[in-house]
Amino acid sequence: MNEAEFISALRAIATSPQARGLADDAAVIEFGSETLVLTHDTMVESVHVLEGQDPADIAWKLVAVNLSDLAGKGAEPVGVLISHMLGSDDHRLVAGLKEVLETYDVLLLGGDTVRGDGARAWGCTAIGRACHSPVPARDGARPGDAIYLGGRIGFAMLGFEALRDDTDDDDSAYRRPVPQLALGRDLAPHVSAMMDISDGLLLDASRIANASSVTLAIERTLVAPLAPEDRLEDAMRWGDDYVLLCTGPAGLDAQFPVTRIGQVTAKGADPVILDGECPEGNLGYTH
Ligand SMILES: Nc1ncnc2c1ncn2[C@@H]1O[C@H](COP(=O)(O)OP(=O)(O)O)[C@@H](O)[C@H]1O
Ligand SMILES: Cc1ncc(C[n+]2csc(CCOP(=O)(O)OP(=O)(O)O)c2C)c(N)n1
Ligand SMILES: [Mg+2]
Repeated sequence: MNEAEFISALRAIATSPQARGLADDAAVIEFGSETLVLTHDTMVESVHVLEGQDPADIAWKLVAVNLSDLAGKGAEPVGVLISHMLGSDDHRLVAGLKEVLETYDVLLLGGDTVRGDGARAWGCTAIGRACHSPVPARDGARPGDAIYLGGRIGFAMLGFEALRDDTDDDDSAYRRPVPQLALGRDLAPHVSAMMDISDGLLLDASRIANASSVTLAIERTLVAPLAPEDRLEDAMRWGDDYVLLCTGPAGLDAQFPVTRIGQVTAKGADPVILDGECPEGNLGYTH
């Protein structure tokens, strides 16, 4: 089974509305007067981070990618639970964790620690509080909506290449992604659909399209200024960007720091079209 097939099989179990059909960034649970937003992501050595990377950067990325899912729902983080496999330089993991939690004012609530053989893996559950109701989902995009991107793409890819090849180029976008928490909270009341991009713009756009039963028509000339020169095609597919992708009324780009990259159209043959055609090759990263 691949990732998509496995998640499909789980859908038969996760039937509560709070699970949002396992087709969203997070679960949403109304609890007393609050709405809780819950998400979990795992990172694996050699899959998500390079072997031998500073554990302080691993801790940062682990928490940041989970906070990015909360950002996609316009939620404010409350706390996290972390799992860790003991290795070398564990004190650096603690230092990185302290840094990211202090930066985003998030509580460490608990977690788990184990020792094991083989590639190491780290898990994080993040708990947030919704700041706007309804909590933006992936299924609200409608024909006529504009498509917006909340930041640049393809720079984690460059950072990965710099770190892997040990060059002097900037690797911070790969090592230390920045969750767009404030932007997500600002956008939440105005968007029809929103998520964060982790697996690549085109693949994650197809997830909004499929959830909403529409097609997302993206234009290269609008995306190009947000991507590294000469790497646009890779930048739209590599992933690890952790910027917000949303749909909504025209003019959001005048109110917020987002860039319009296309238009939602009625559902066509393909979930995503690029300059009017079905994009070639893989749309993004899949396990
Ligand atoms: N092992 C699992 N058990 C339960 N739910 C899962 C599992 N793996 C993925 N999901 C759910 O499937 C959906 C898609 O997951 P994913 O693509 O990882 O989302 P994201 O990119 O926002 O992290 C989410 O609702 C997630 O909670
Ligand atoms: C060493 C290494 N190789 C390749 C990549 C590229 N990569 C691996 S996983 C991934 C996407 C995000 O991971 P996933 O587990 O799908 O996160 P989620 O969508 O659940 O948030 C990307 C871009 C990487 N980050 N690090
Ligand atoms: Mg995930």
